[in-house]
Amino acid sequence: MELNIHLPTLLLLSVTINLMVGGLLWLVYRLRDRQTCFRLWTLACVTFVAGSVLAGARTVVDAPFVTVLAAHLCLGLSPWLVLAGIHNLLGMPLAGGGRLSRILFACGVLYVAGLLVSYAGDALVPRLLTALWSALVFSVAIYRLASCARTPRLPFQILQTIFGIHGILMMLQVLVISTSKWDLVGLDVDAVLTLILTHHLMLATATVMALPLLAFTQAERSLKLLAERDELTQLLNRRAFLQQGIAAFEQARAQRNTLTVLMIDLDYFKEINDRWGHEIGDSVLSFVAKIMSEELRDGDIIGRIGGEEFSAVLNTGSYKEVEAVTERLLRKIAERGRWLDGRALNLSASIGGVAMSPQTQSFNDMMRLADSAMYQAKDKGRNRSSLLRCQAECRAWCATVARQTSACSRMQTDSGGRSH
Ligand SMILES: Nc1nc2c(ncn2[C@@H]2O[C@H](COP(=O)(O)OP(=O)(O)OP(=O)(O)O)[C@@H](O)[C@H]2O)c(=O)[nH]1
Repeated sequence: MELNIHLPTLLLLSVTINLMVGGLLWLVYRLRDRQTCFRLWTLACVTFVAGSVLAGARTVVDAPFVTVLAAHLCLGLSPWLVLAGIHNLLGMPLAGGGRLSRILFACGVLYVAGLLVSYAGDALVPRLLTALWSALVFSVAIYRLASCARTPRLPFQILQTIFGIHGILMMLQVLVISTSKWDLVGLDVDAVLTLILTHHLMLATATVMALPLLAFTQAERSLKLLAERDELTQLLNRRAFLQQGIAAFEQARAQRNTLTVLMIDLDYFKEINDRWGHEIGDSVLSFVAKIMSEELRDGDIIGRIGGEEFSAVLNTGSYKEVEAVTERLLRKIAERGRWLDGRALNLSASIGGVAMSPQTQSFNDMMRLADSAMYQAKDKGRNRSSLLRCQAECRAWCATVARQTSACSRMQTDSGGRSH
C-alpha cells in the first residue's frame, strides 16, 4: 500500500487547529463567567498539542523521557480532560462518582505505571497503552452522553459518533500493534499506523470543534428552563403553563380529543404563613408541587399559576378518572400534610375542574370555569373537589361565569378602573 501522507505537515496542521480552537475556548472561558468545562477543554487542546510536538521531536531528540514518556502522558491526559469537561457541563462528579469512575481511576493508574515501566524500551508499547487508555476514555464519554437524555439530541449524537469512531480506531491500533510482532497478515504496519494517526488527528480536531456546540445548546436549554419554571416549586410558571395549555387545547380540538383543566388552591394558607412564617409557607408550596408531580401522569401539564394556586391539564375528559385523580390528590395532601417538618399543619386544598365541551371555546374559558368551580368547593366547606359534570351543567356555569365577568368589568368601569 502506497501512502503519500506527509506526516509533519499533517501534524503541523493539527497542532495549528488545536491551538486556534484552544485559544477560542479560552476566550469563551474568560467571557462566559469562567465556566470550568471551557478551561478543561482548553487544557485538553494544550496537552494534545504538547503531546504531538513532543512525540514529533523524536526524530531530532534522543530523550525518551521527554519524547515518549512526557509525550504519551500528555496524549493520554487530553481525552481525560475532554471527559472531565463533559462531566462538568452535565453536572456529574468525575471523582468518587460510582463504580465506573473508580474503574477509570484504577485504569489510569495502571496506564501511567505501564508508561513508566515501558517508555525506555520498545516504542510500540507506550503507543499501545495510550491507544487502550484513549479507547476506554472514549467509551466512558459515549456512555455518559447517552445516559443523560437531553434535548436537543443532535450535539450529543455528533460527539458520540466522533468518540465511537475514535474508540474503534484506537482499538484497531491496539490490534495492529499487538499482531505486528508476528507479521500474521503481511501488513505494512507503519503505513497502517500512519493512516490511523492521520484519522486520529482529524478526529481529535473535530472533537474540540464540536465541544462548544454542546456547551452552547446546554446553555440555551438552561436558559429556557429558567424562563419557564417557577423558581420555588420548579413547576411551570403561569406564562409557560398558559402557553402549553393553549397548545394542548388546540391540539385536542383538532384531533377531536378531550382534556380537563384542574384548579387547585390551598385552604387557609394565609394562616400558615401568619402562624409559622413565610419559610414554612414556601416549603408547603414545594410539598404540594411534589405531590402533584408524583400523582399526575407524565403527559399532564402542571403549573403554579399564582401564590398558592396550582393548575393542571389532564389528558382525559372522563368524569370518573378525573374524580379519582382529585380524590387522590386531596387524600395525599391531607394525609402527608397533617404533619410537616415536625409541625401540625393539617393541610387541605380545594379543587375545581372542568372537561372540554362545546361550551368551552378556548383554554381561557376552561381556566375561568375551573376557577369558579374551585370557589364553589371553597364555599361548600373546603377540602373537596367540585367538577363540572355534564354539558347542561356546564352551559349553566358558562352563563353564570359570563354574567360574573361582565358584572365584574362593569364594576371596574363604574369605579373608575380600566377594562381592557
Ligand atoms: N409563603 C408564601 N406565601 C405566599 C406566596 N405567594 C402568596 N402567598 C400567600 O398566600 C396567601 C393567600 O391567602 P388567601 O388568598 O387569603 O388564601 P387562603 O388563606 O388560602 O384562604 P382560602 O384560599 O380562602 O382558603 C397570602 O398570605 C399570600 O401572602 C409565596 O410564594 N410564598
